Amino acid sequence: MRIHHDWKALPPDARGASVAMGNFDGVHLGHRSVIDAARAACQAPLGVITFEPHPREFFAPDAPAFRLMNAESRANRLARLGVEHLYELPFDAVLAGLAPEAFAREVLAGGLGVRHVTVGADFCFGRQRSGDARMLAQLGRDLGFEVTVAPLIGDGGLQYSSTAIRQALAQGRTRDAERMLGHWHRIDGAVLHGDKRGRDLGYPTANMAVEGLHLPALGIYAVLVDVLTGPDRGSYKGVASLGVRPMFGENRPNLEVHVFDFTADLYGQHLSVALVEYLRPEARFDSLDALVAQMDRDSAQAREILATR
Ligand SMILES: Cc1cc2nc3c(=O)[nH]c(=O)nc-3n(C[C@H](O)[C@H](O)[C@H](O)COP(=O)(O)O)c2cc1C
Ligand SMILES: Nc1ncnc2c1ncn2[C@@H]1O[C@H](COP(=O)(O)OP(=O)(O)OP(=O)(O)O)[C@@H](O)[C@H]1O
Repeated sequence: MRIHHDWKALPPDARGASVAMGNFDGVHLGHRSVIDAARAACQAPLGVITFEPHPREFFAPDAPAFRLMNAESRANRLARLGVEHLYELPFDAVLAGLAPEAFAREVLAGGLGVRHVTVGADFCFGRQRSGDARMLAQLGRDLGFEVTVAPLIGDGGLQYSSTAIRQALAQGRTRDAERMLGHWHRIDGAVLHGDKRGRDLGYPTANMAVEGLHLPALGIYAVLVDVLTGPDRGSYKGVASLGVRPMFGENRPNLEVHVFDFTADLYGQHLSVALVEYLRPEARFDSLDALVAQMDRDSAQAREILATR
């Protein structure tokens, strides 16, 4: 998959794609159906148009982090779906200020020379979200590209959306999030150095930053861990604490992963951690022994939950 960071001066072979358009945060099942429709629409190379930063980050830079994944994880997931061109359009004041007609003419028809555009039925675009899917279809007829409006999908009355997935995760409903995503919610990143306390407790942990990402319910989770780099590459099971460690003062939230039956060094390696089941909130115990006894129970519970995976 090739990633294009602008819509101007694209090489000729990056033009003329059949594209799906939107933010695609989480790459959930609704997003996948739009991408599948773009793939089926015509013989052209498959593309995705998305925006970076996320438009909400541009308009409200101080609002709490809400993204389910960073741009890199989104790109990796889209590549695995067979997307050939990812157009990560820089979302700035110029792009935000384009009226729907100007966006369609300058970016879609002019810059990208799209052959076909697929969006979901609720898609809005252009200055102040004033353009909708019907307007896009009309603009396509005027400007010479085809438009497919994909029906919104969901299950049991619940429409799949990034917003619904964020809500489920914030309430610890990992399995509901999984049903909408079509995969476990994952936190990806490099292993950083922590306070090295875990080792003394008998629970060494690989620590990962969660800055810039939506925070699922703070607490302890049964997790599946993919080690993506280094000599110990592979899939493992474990238990993780997502939170501020109230036993040890005021801390920024992070993710601390204890991989079962694993003793090697993971510093600097890249992990992808799937939150499978929420076990309990973080707590402050009277002693370290009490914390360790609880960690033993957490591990036993996580092993049982993950036994069939
Ligand atoms: C299974 C598990 C359960 C945990 N539960 C708690 C908890 O309830 N309260 C808390 O303050 N920290 C909890 N922690 C976090 C530990 O305090 C933390 O991993 C330990 O301090 C090591 O930190 P370090 O890697 O920064 O050295 C838990 C960690 C794990 C792996
Ligand atoms: N459940 C769904 N079924 C079909 N298409 C969808 C669904 N959800 C989103 N889409 C479409 O997928 C593309 C990307 O979606 P986008 O990320 O903009 O929306 P979203 O998932 O609804 O996010 P949010 O909840 O933040 O609005 C858009 O074209 C959108 O209309």
